[in-house]
Amino acid sequence: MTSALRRKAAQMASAATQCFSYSSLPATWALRQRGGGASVLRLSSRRTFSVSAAAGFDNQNREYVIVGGGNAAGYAARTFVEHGMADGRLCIVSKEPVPPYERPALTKGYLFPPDKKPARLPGFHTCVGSGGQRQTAEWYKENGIEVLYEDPVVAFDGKTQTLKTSSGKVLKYGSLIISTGCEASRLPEKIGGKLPGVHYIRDVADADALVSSLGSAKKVVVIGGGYIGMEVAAAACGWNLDTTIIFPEDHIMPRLFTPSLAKKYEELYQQNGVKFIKGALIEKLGAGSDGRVSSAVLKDGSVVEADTVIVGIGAKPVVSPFEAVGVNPKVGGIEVDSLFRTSVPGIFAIGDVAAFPLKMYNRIARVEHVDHARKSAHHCVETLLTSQTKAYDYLPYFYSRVFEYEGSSRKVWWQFYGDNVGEAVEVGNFDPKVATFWIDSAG
Ligand SMILES: Cc1cc2nc3c(=O)[nH]c(=O)nc-3n(C[C@H](O)[C@H](O)[C@H](O)COP(=O)(O)OP(=O)(O)OC[C@H]3O[C@@H](n4cnc5c(N)ncnc54)[C@H](O)[C@@H]3O)c2cc1C
Ligand SMILES: NC(=O)c1ccc[n+]([C@@H]2O[C@H](COP(=O)([O-])OP(=O)(O)OC[C@H]3O[C@@H](n4cnc5c(N)ncnc54)[C@H](O)[C@@H]3O)[C@@H](O)[C@H]2O)c1
Ligand SMILES: O=C1O[C@H]([C@@H](O)CO)C(O)=C1O
Repeated sequence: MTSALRRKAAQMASAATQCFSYSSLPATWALRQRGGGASVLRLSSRRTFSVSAAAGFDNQNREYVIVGGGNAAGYAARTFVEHGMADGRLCIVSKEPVPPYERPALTKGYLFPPDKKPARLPGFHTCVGSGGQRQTAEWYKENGIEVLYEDPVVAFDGKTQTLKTSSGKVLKYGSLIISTGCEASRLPEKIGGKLPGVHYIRDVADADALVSSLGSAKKVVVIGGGYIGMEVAAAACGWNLDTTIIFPEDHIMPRLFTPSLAKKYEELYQQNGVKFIKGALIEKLGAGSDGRVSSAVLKDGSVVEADTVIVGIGAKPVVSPFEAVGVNPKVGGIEVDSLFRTSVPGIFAIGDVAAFPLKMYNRIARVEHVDHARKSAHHCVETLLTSQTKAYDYLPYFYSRVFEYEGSSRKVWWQFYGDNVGEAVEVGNFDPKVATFWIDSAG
């Protein structure tokens, strides 16, 4: 075992201890070891940072600009403040009307029924999700950070180092961090993907619209058996709604769970009244006489009634208008090196949108989970502001929490570390815990 692998194994062991000591809940995690262990660092000495054009905010010039006001942006802003480099120097250009918040809350606490203390802003602005300070709009003002709200970047010119926003502002940047995240994949409009009562969840506005539908809903159909599907279906149980999950695969969380693990979770959902329709594709969503969604019609012709439909069929990285910076053809997203530098000097990408070298598995990856959003943001800003040249060496970590609302018969929190490759070994019977280890020593 190389020393790097030994270090990772120690990290895993420590993570395992934490997991079992403070959670009495099921845990899922994996360690994948690549034989030989030689990792390739993709550092390019030709990439240098541009020197900022101007300090302070005048009509056009900004020293540091972050595009996207999401999870990663909030953690990046914190790192700028920690280095005393925010005041009068940092500008965040955001599409949303509120400062960065912990997006995971939207399908968890945010969807608790009204009588079960749902989470609402400003309660979950970054960086509270990792135990940090709650960065409200006042925090940004106090720290001299300019935030342009509801004014997405619509055009980019790398040669002149300028951005144009939807309101027509032209911003010249010294250094640029792209943190535009992902957007929800949608069902085509021609099959009912835009009908009233059909929901997608990516931001607070989406979650508000869903909460409003849930208030008068009776029959809920959830399309997709992934993260959103599992979390929203569990939330709908808290509202005592007739809930059906429909997905094309054989079991829930097909990309992550083993069939055995999925079975345990499916049973838990069934005990809460959730129905499953597996191996099914949607032909179309039907509308009632009021124009709202009234059914999901499956490819085999069967019809499932619904007054509220939540679609969770995956997400796509938001690379526009930055395609020219370099999109990875395999995993999508803006390609960066292990310091989050793109192919264009002075331009960085972090969070969901970044295609980065996942050093321990020696491949380029995108990770669409919050721990990476937080850590990539920190690592990138450290690189930008200090002489750090340490390669990002990330141990993938993600989690979910379901049935958390007060009065639920069982709250479940699962966690996953590493990669789910190799032979799966399951320990425990979900009463109350289960752990799955994926063991892969192939090189
Ligand atoms: C509902 C939901 C629940 C989740 N739950 C979990 C969880 O439990 N655990 C977990 O590990 N991960 C979870 N995730 C994933 C996690 O939230 C993301 O990985 C994280 O938000 C990524 O951070 P980001 O900053 O890269 O992207 P985002 O947080 O999506 O931020 C991107 C921001 O950029 C803005 N933007 C896009 N284009 C432009 C533009 N042109 N100009 C200006 N702004 C722009 C967007 O409006 C958005 O505000 C969840 C995601 C969702 C949607
Ligand atoms: N706990 C978490 O980490 C968490 C929670 C919520 C959301 N998210 C993030 O939000 C994003 C969206 O999550 P998601 O659950 O939509 O994506 P996902 O990729 O986890 O799941 C998509 C699911 O949709 C189904 N599907 C795909 N195409 C379909 C189609 N045409 N018709 C019907 N079903 C189809 C499949 O069952 C698949 O499992 C991802 O980036 C995810 O990482 C993460
Ligand atoms: O990471 C997270 O942040 C929020 C919440 O903890 C903020 O208070 C949430 O629900 C997560 O899963």
